[in-house]
Amino acid sequence: MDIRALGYLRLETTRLDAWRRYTLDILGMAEAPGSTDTTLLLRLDDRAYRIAIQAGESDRLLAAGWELANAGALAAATAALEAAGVAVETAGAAELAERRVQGLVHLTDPCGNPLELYWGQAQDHTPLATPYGNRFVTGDLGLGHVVLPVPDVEAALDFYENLLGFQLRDSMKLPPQAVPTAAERRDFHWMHFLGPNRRHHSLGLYPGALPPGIVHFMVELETLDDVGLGLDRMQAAGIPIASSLGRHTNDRMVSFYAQAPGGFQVEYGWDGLVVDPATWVAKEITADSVWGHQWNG
Ligand SMILES: Cc1ccc(O)c(O)c1CC[C@@H]1C(=O)CC[C@]2(C)C(=O)CC[C@@H]12
Ligand SMILES: [Fe+2]
Repeated sequence: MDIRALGYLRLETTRLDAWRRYTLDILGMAEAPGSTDTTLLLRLDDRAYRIAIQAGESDRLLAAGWELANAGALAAATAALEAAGVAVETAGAAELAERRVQGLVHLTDPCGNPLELYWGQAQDHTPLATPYGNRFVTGDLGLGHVVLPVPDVEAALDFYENLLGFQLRDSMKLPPQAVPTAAERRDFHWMHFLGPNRRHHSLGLYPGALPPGIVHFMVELETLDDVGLGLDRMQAAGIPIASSLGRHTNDRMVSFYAQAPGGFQVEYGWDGLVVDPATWVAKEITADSVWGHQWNG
């Protein structure tokens, strides 16, 4: 299946005002045309939007949107999903217009996580005015990465590797205390990192349950100062820092994690590894970070 990138995220929130301040004033994203009082659209680059946050009854992931190259690629993906017995729902004209894409199907992964496969997202050709002059690293690498809760991690890994065609980049053993919601007690639980493109990982699979349906999403900044200035803004706003600044072992990213409105986290990073999928070899990492990343709580 020819998935190219993590294209967008859709979230539901009970606190849209908090998300508005968080994304615009702290993360340094730009409000996109079409944004309303009930759905906040955020621009990070030349796409019409990369994150859509809609007011609702709960705080949860509504969809991780994965981008394909064109209509033929989406048709082939849909056929492969149906052949594998995955229920696929094709979007109608109203939904395509709302998403600003030319083709889209809905599905869920084996753990019930909501996914959308799409092609042909609208671009915004007006200059991007981020509030602090910060720039996000996107392009072929996509929006960033998302970590999804997958209580049945073996089924999820099989689905993303063998059906969606993501490449396994590496895996890490988590101790039981790091996975209090695991489906069964084990000596350790594998966490996996995968990607459909040269970004080290666009997807993390966390082997437990989490009510919002998302563990964290990561956006990558062009400079270390962008990240440091973002950390200063978090602290000035009194946002709890979930993990201090550190550098990951696998994608070498320097990042911190902050609590987001709604029970999950945002990772704000710089200097992520770009890999060559043709020569990549899957590995086990035995530490999450080279330095830093002190988790609070
Ligand atoms: C280990 C790691 C490598 C690259 C990343 O982008 C990344 O987010 C992580 C950390 C993953 C992970 C998490 O998401 C939730 C809390 C976890 C399970 C821990 O307790 C250690 C690693 C953490
Ligand atoms: Fe991450």
